[in-house]
Amino acid sequence: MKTFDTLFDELSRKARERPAGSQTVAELDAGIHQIGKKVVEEAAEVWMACEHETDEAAAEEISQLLYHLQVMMIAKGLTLEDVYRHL
Ligand SMILES: N=c1c2ncn([C@@H]3O[C@H](COP(=O)(O)OP(=O)(O)OP(=O)(O)O)[C@@H](O)[C@H]3O)c2ncn1[C@@H]1O[C@H](COP(=O)(O)O)[C@@H](O)[C@H]1O
Repeated sequence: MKTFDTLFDELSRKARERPAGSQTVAELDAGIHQIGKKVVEEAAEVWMACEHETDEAAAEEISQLLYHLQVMMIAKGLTLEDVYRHL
């Protein structure tokens, strides 16, 4: 099973190697503003799913929010350590 750290490694590799068809590459190319909109959209979907939908739906939306947060970290050049030291 993928973890936060292994997904971050995978996305960092995609950003370096830029394989065709990668959603991550497309989002990075779209830029910080567009990634930010996705983060906000997914955060709202997490809220709605947690309040009104099943646990499974909530978990799926949370995974999408984590994914977009990681794309934002990579777009900004932030590492896991940069974030973890604030936890
Ligand atoms: N974990 C994710 C992941 N989570 C979300 N997303 C993308 O984020 C988008 C979700 O936004 P939307 O809300 O618009 O999508 P939706 O279909 O409407 O879904 P809902 O929110 O309505 O349920 C989808 O289009 C997905 O492409 C993800 N895209 C990729 N990954 C993983 O990232 C890795 C690299 O992916 P690529 O860069 O595409 O190779 C792979 O392991 C993927 O599994």
